[in-house]
Amino acid sequence: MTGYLMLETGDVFKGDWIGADLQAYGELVFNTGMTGYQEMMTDPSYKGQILTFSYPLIGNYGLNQVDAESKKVAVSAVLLNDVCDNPSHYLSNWTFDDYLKEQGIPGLKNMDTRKLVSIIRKQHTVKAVISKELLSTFPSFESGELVKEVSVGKTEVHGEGEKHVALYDFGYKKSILDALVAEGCKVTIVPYNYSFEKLVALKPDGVLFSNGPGDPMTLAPYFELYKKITASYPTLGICLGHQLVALSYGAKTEKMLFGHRGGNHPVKHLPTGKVSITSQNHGYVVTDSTIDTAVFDITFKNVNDGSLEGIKHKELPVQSVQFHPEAHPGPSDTAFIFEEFLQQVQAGGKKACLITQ
Ligand SMILES: NC(=O)CC[C@H](N)C(=O)O
Repeated sequence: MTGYLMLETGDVFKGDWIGADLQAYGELVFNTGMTGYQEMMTDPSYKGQILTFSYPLIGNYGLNQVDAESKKVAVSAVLLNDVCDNPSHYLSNWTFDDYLKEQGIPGLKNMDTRKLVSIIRKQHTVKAVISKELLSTFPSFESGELVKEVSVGKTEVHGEGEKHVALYDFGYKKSILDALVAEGCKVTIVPYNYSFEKLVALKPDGVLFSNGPGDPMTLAPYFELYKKITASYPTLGICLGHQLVALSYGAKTEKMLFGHRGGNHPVKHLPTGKVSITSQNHGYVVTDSTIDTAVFDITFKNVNDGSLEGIKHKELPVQSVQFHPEAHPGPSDTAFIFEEFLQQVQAGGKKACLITQ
């Protein structure tokens, strides 16, 4: 059955309907990965977005019980060129269409995704709606409180290791939790607004600020809390978590033209000149000229566009990165970021904590 993608720019695209039978809205974004479609769709950072797959064939290895990055699909809808209906993989449980139906997510296939990507690359943010009928006017919609929607309501404990990490959940990917547990950590997942007093009572050795959806400035009421946490515990920030570390210390973020979403983004580690290929998914970036270089060293930059990719506090054990060291999807070349964090947790956790108590 035919369906329509309508953009706020007035462009209308026709495609063939797949997945759930409902209208969906969102900010239009694209990911360039050739594989990893299940991880992308279930990454909570995509909440409120319609995801275009720029790779032309999606679904050929099916969807399974192990690759989801969260319990539910996060994207509002998907746009694809060709969808494979006969997947082949020993772990596969669903075809792409069946998975979308089960998760209540609509999509359009046989789309001109090259054209779509070229539109997204020229616009700052394109809002879009997919519908089975052509709508006479573009509907107005707000994105809502995205982090609140995806963060845990109460704490959860995973793993049994000696080192105890509190994971602030802004919409964490399961692979971040898995990476910490694999390194021998006990992890307590806490809501995004978990108070300092409650955190101290948990007696963690370190804190990780996770990835998450939307504009980091929506969390401005909590910047003071996040700064206090970084001053008290070894801290690692990933993606949204990185933006929050920078913002808490007075830096600014800006909306990128079309963001970085894919599995092949090269970043350069400035102290060594070494380049790593990273997994990325972000539409905002920290403006590098706003970093207080008396307090932070700039550690990583994107090789393609020179944008800021990482900072490290000069004195405190605090580091944050815009890319995804946990990979999934994409390469795990920067897994060393977790090792560095856990060395700091082991070496200085209790000591750093005592400084401020
Ligand atoms: N993956 C993330 O954490 C994304 C961070 C933020 N929502 C952005 O788009 O920039």
